[in-house]
Amino acid sequence: MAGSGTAHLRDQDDIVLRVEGLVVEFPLERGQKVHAVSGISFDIAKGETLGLVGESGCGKSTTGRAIMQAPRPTSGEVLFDGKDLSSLSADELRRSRTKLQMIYQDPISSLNPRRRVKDIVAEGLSIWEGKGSDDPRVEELLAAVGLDPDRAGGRRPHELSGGQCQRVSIARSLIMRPEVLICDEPVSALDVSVQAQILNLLEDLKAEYNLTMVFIAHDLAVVKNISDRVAVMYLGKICEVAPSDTLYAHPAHPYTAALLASIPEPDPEAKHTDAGLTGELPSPVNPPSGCRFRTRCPRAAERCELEEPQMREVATGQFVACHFPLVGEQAPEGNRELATAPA
Ligand SMILES: Nc1ncnc2c1ncn2[C@@H]1O[C@H](COP(=O)(O)OP(=O)(O)OP(=O)(O)O)[C@@H](O)[C@H]1O
Repeated sequence: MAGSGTAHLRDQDDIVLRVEGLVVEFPLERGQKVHAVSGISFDIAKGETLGLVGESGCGKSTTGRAIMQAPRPTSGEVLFDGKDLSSLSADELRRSRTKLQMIYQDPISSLNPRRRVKDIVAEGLSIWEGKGSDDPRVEELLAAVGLDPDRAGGRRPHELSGGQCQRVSIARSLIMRPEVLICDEPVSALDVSVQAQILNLLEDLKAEYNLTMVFIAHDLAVVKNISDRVAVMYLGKICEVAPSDTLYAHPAHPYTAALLASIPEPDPEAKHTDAGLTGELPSPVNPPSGCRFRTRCPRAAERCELEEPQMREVATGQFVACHFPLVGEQAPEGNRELATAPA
C-alpha cells in the first residue's frame, strides 16, 4: 500500500468515520496521473472535530469529496455507519448522504441561483419525506443559522452576501440532521470580518446538533480553535496527526513546524524550531520518492529519499511520519523531553 501506515488509527467504539488507505488518482494523457491522495488513513470519534490542513494542492478537498464518493476513490475504504461507502450502490449512497453532509468553500456557486432560500434549505425534506418549504424545520434552521426566515427565506442566493449564502448552505446541510459534517474551507472565500462569525456559528451548531466534523483549511490558524485533533497533509499524504494543543505547541513534523512558522502572529508560547516554508510544492504527477517532503525539508538525509517514513507515536496521541521528527529521541536538543509515550 502507498500509505504512511495506520498506527494512528484508534480502536474504540465511538469511531464514526474511518478512512483507511484512501487513494485518489486522476488520469492524464500518456498514462500519467495526478496522485492527489496517496493512501491516507484517519478516524474521527463521535463529537470530535478533525482539522485537515496543508498547502493548496495537497489533496484536502479531494479527500473530503472522496469521502462523499464524488469522485469515487481509486482504492481504500471509507467506513461510515458500519458500511464501506466505496462499495455502496448510487442509491444506497444517496441515502447515507443524509447522515454525511459537506459544505463548500464558495457558498454562492454551491447554491442553485434560481431557487428561493427556503426551497434550497428544504431540499432534503422534499427528496426524502416529500415535504416542502412550509415544514417548520426550515424556519427553525434558518433561525438557527442566524437568518430571519421572513426576510431571507423568499430571497434568491444572488440577493444575499457571501456570509449569508454560507449560512444558507449550512442550514441546507443540517436539515436531515446529519451525524457528520465535512466543511471544506468554509470561510476562506469570505470577508475577514465575517469569517469569525461563521466559525462561531459552526461551533455553536456542532454542540446543538451533536455533530462530528471534518474541518478542511489551508491555514493552521483557522483550525486551531475549532479542532480537537489536527491532521496535516503534504502532497497527498498525512505527515502528522495530533491533538490540537500538542500540535501547535510542539509540532513533530518539520512540515508542520514550517506551516506554523508561516502563521503571521505565532503563539508566543509555542516552541518552533524551524523557519517558514521555502521552495515549491513538487508536482503530484511525479512526487518525490521516500518522504515526499524531503525536497523542502531542512532535516532531510539520504534515508528520507530511500525509505518512506511510517506513522509512529512520538508523544501521547501525537503521530508523525518522519525519520527525523522534532519530538522524540531524534529531536533537536531541548525537544527530547517532549516524548511522553513509547515510540
Ligand atoms: N478533477 C481533477 N482532475 C485532475 N486533477 C485534479 C482534479 N481535482 C484535483 N486535482 C489535482 O489534485 C491535487 C489535489 O487537489 P485538491 O483540490 O484536493 O487540493 P487542496 O489541498 O484541496 O487545494 P486547495 O486548497 O487549492 O483547494 C491538485 O494537484 C489538483 O490540481
